[in-house]
Amino acid sequence: MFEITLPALRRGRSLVLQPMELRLPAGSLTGIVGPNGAGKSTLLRAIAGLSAERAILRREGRVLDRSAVGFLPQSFTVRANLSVLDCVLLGRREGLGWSVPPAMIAQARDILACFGLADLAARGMNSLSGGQQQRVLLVQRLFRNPQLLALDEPTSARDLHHQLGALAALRAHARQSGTAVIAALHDLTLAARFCDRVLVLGEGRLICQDTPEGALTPERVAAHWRVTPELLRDRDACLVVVPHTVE
Ligand SMILES: Nc1ncnc2c1ncn2[C@@H]1O[C@H](COP(=O)(O)OP(=O)(O)OP(=O)(O)O)[C@@H](O)[C@H]1O
Repeated sequence: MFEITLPALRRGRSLVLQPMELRLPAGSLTGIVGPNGAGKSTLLRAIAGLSAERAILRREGRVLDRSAVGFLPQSFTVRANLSVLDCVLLGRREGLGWSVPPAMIAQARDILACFGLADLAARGMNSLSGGQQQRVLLVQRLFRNPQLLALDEPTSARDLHHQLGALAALRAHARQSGTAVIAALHDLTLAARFCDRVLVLGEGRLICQDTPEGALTPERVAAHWRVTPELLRDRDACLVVVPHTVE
């Protein structure tokens, strides 16, 4: 179990996030959901050690170093025109020397294949679409083998097929590697379907951390997203959140 203790986070004169304690099971996928401005990005950046106020991360009570955490921001710019394979290998740059061990190249190819990117391995990053770049950068972060991985809207640039594929592969990777993955998501149905736990943020407060069914109640969705929700079950009995506009 990972425990994250966050102090109050201020931006300018505003209190953007109240102090909070999060618990993330190892090998699980946790979704952070909340309306625009709720504080999802601020929270993830603090977990990644990118804000002035430091979050304290513990695993089974032992304080973790920042190097244990991976982070994928909401927006990114790809500057160097590396190949996709080289970009993934850079995820383990501390272990790279003048030559790259063949076993490491094989592992990079394997993880690209797991995420449906094997065909792009030789392509230059600058020749890819935004959604393809986002997929490669996620694989690069996973290749680093972080103990905890914070992802800010990792499916925002993807089509429907790749949203489903990414979340299914992320959940499988978390279970197999023991990594605790925490991801900001806007689609409540996707969060309910793929996440083991859901954190609801509202106006800088942690409203709850629970199972998807426990977190995404009609009252809560109505109060924080300001829509009238219809909660259904799909053919796999997963929760589907259909929003109806409030007049
Ligand atoms: N540098 C900053 N200066 C002042 N206010 C900021 C700054 N960064 C964020 N905020 C404010 O903090 C609040 C939380 O922002 P944050 O980006 O964390 O929200 P979010 O939940 O990720 O939103 P979105 O869903 O739109 O990405 C917002 O009200 C935002 O205006």
